[in-house]
Amino acid sequence: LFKRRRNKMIENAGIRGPTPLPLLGNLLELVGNDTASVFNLMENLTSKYGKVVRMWLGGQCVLMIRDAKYLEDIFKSQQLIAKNDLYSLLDGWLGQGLLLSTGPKWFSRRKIITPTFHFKILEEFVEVFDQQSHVMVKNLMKQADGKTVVRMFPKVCLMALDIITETAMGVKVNAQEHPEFAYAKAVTDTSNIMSDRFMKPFDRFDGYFRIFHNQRYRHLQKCIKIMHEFTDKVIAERRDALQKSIDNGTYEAGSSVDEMGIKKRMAFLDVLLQSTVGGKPLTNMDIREEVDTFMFEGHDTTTSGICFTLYLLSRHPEVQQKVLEEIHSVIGEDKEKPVSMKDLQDLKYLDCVIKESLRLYPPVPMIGRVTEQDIVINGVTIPAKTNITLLMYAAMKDPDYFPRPEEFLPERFMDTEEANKINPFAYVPFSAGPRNCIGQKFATAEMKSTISKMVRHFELLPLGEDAKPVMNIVLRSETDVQLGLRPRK
Ligand code: HEM
Repeated sequence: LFKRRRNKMIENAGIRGPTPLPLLGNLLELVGNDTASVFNLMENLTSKYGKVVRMWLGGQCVLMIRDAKYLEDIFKSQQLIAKNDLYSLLDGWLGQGLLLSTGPKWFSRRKIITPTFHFKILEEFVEVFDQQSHVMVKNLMKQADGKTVVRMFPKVCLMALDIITETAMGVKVNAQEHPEFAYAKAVTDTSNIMSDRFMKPFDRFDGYFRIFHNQRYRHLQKCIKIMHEFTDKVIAERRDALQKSIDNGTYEAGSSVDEMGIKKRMAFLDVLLQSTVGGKPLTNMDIREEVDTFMFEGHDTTTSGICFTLYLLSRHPEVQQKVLEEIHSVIGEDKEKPVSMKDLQDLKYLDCVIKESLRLYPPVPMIGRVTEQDIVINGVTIPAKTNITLLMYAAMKDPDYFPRPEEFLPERFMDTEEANKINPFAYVPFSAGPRNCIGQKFATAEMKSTISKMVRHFELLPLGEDAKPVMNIVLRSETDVQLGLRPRK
């Protein structure tokens, strides 16, 4: 009865989809698809049934949406903030941190975490971006002969991991120099296993995964244990240091000092240690959930964004030249000069390049929500317990909003009338509304810093195979991101 009511409501809303079979629904539509072909599947379904498609996956009703008008209502909604079942895969590692939590818990956490990304705090991180991208450039020099095909994902991933560990926890793990270090390896292995499971419907069930992939299951549990123990240890040490500074009178709200009482850069973790909810400080467990969430959200996503931007620059030398000229005029020609936040803000053309890259290759290509009660979206009523998949990858290539959607045209974001016309709900790489990406400014600064560093040191060459986007939890490429490097004089 419930299913029939739901079907009726969706039909009344004018939403169509393939005819479901008894019990199976439209599961057969998914058979034979993999992480690469999933984008074609979405494209085919939406061109056949419209920008909103209804699917039945067994007994579960799913709406796949690429229509900016629907996206606007969903993103703006204060009611439609609960994540769907798919996210529960991440539960073992992230607990109920900001990404996964909902309701009052999410609301209170979001409120205290927002100031963590204050401009003053981000400004201090620019030095970390600069130092870690310097290590990457130094390591890449060995392959920069203008002929070797370099695979960028693993290199950028370790750099992004170094950056997020230092900024989120205030500790250096030197993953670029020691990728075998247990914590760094546990983070990369966990991200890889999770991504893999995400795309294999049966593997998503813990029971199934435990029985049929027992070795991987045990490895995942071991990695999660390593990560939790590491985060716990860092939190305990930094709480101790904070307490000591209070005891010996060197404490100053909003600052962090080492054992000698010397002021040092605040990590996100230090800000959380000094935060309170209803007058009470956060427990170590509360802080661990949030730090782990930053660790997950804050390195794979930026890796993807940086890699695809470098790839596009290598394939568009005229754009790369303009980026280089802008860097010379804003930062100067001295390749070793450290950059400031002001420099990064002044790289306006690079900003457009990154925006256009995130449009073509959004690191988070889809997100999921679930309706907790009947809800009106774009003038139609969507029933409770409907899974919603927001197809950002497809929405950002909608020709109704982006003329010549498949082309790499950074100019479309320049401060012109055309750019001002871009519908903010059609361009959503960082999501939008109350549950948007809290790390957007951090991510943009990190990408600008590391990409400009690469362009200052290397000419990026169009070597190797083309990128083939695949849907893992974040967007990756089946062929990695391949390019060549030639040191600049
Ligand atoms: C290019 C890089 C990034 C992209 C494209 C990106 C994109 C996104 C998107 C689309 C969401 C919404 C996810 C959803 O609703 O399920 C999100 C949420 C989030 N992001 Fe990012 N992100 C990036 C980098 C970062 C960084 C560097 C951090 C932290 C340092 C971060 C922390 C978060 C957190 C904590 C959330 C959950 C926010 C909430 O639900 O209140 N992200 N991000």
